[in-house]
Amino acid sequence: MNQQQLIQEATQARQKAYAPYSRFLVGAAVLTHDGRVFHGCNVENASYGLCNCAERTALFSAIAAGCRPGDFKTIAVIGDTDGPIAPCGACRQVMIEMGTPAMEVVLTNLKQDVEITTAGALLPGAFYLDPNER
Ligand SMILES: O=c1ccn([C@H]2C[C@H](O)[C@@H](CO)O2)c(=O)[nH]1
Ligand SMILES: [Zn+2]
Repeated sequence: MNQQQLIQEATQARQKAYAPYSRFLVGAAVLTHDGRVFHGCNVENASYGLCNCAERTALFSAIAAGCRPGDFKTIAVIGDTDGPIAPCGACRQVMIEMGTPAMEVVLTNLKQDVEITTAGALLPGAFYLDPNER
């Protein structure tokens, strides 16, 4: 699965977004080292603080299916932003733990602007425990 294909998966996931409050649809797709793909979309709630982002939905879905931190090679995220979408702080923290700092993060938008970074680069100085010490 190449980067373009993973972005396609994220685009499909975006169509499932439940975002009646913000009307801002986001999709994510996470690729495991052994080639599996898990989808995530944002899921909102009338109690706004409970809204869950696409990135966390994808990673939590993978964890619920049996994946563990360190299993993830790449996550792609897409939203209708001006430039590549910028993950929120909560998702940066979750990406660093589930993805480890090395996980590749592909940020894009409907215009196909693409930024490629890593979970570690998105959260300098993160509170992060080595998987072997957990
Ligand atoms: O990277 C992002 C940024 C925002 N959102 C969601 C949260 C909320 O449902 C909506 C508006 O912020 O977009 C994501 O899912 N991922
Ligand atoms: Zn987020």
